[in-house]
Amino acid sequence: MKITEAEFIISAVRPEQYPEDALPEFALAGRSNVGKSSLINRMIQRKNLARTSSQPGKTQQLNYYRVNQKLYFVDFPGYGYAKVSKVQREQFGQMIETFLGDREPLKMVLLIIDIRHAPSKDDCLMYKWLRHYNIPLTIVTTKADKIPKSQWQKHIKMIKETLEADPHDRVVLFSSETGLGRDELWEVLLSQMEETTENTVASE
Ligand SMILES: Nc1nc2c(ncn2[C@@H]2O[C@H](COP(=O)(O)OP(=O)(O)OP(=O)(O)O)[C@@H](O)[C@H]2O)c(=O)[nH]1
Repeated sequence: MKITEAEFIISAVRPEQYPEDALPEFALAGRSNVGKSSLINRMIQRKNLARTSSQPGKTQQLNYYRVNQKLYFVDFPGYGYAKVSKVQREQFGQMIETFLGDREPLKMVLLIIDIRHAPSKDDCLMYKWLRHYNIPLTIVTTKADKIPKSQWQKHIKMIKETLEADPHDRVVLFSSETGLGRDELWEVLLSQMEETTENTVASE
């Protein structure tokens, strides 16, 4: 995918702030520090458009990035950050759940998991929400460069088992460091856009 334009649009804290142009949206969910910003930067070939930080938990809003005037990446707040209060955590949970339940342009959620670690309780909850709302999902196991290639499949199996994932769920191996998985993930996103457009046309 050739990137001609990539732009940060808004950090939205309320639904009224979400874009209204109905471009397809791809959301990224995952625990704090899993590498969501780095993944967005790698996908759009910009070093630093999405903020990456070694200080986890900074992202507390829905951050919208528009690519090629064609689609949005929506970066969810990283969950599981210890310093967030219980009330804040509940507010984030509600915001995300409302978004997943109501957001018409949402085409798919990318569930980002660190390939080295078992999914957390929050990852498992997110997975269940996505299934509950019948939202297409792709599991992206990132930081693949941090373990030897010989261990990738073993870790993916462990991750799918912990999530109690459907055997048909797609898993994309990714590394923001090396670019592994970038082309494959773009293919997944673009074909999802085509598929949903065809369905819309067919149902009209
Ligand atoms: N080796 C390696 N490091 C990575 C990779 N992806 C992210 N990192 C590092 O992991 C740390 C966290 O990455 P971020 O992209 O800021 O993570 P985030 O999920 O956006 O974090 P929050 O803002 O807390 O939600 C940074 O130090 C990144 O450089 C990867 O694929 N490989």
